[in-house]
Amino acid sequence: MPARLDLRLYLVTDPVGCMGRDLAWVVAEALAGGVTMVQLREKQATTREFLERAWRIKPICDAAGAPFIINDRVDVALAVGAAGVHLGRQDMPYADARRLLGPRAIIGLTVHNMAELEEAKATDADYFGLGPAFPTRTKPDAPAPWGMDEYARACVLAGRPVVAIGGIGPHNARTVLAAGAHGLAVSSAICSADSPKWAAMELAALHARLWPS
Ligand SMILES: Cc1ncc(COP(=O)(O)OP(=O)(O)O)c(N)n1
Ligand SMILES: Cc1ncsc1CCOP(=O)(O)O
Ligand SMILES: [Mg+2]
Repeated sequence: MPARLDLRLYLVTDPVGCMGRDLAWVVAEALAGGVTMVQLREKQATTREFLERAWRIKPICDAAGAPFIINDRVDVALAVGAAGVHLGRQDMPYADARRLLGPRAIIGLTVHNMAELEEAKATDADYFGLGPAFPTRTKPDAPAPWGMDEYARACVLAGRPVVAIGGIGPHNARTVLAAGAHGLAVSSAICSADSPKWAAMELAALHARLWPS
């Protein structure tokens, strides 16, 4: 049975953000702290390195019952049998990815503004990554952050689960959740934390307070 979409606390990995620590250790700690979904994001890796890392991280996610998502690369997702992909504006178009991955795969799309939201809504993508919510150093090519009023409108108009991404940490997680985001997608606040486990626990607790299950 494939792992189901659970956006509450979505770890987006960053090998630089791990600051020399083993990615598998960071992911395992984050999952132990309450991360519900993991995206392997490798912007510098060769295809072979990306695959090697995916083969290492996938069993850790499988053991925790957390969907394992691949950033950008449908071929890598297919090769390792990942739960799905996250696609942005430069990546494979949604319809092609859906055809290749099939109806059960989780496919997420990036949404930067209202115009992109309208386009994305024409698909049956499983979720939208709405960002950047705040300034971020992890993605230097990201556009300017959303304003929170428009962000709140976008969460309503999306008509499906939305995960907030970009500069999210314990100091501002409440703001995006109060605006209507269903989940928190987090990179540096977990990958670079002294304890990825404690960082995840803090964010998971914040989420639980605003979206009690
Ligand atoms: C959950 C989530 N949301 C947005 C993004 C950004 O994707 P993209 O715009 O394709 O940029 P890169 O991550 O590929 O640099 C994401 N990865 N995850
Ligand atoms: C991949 C991505 N897309 C928009 S912002 C971002 C980076 C998020 O990283 P951080 O949580 O460290 O700001
Ligand atoms: Mg991308």
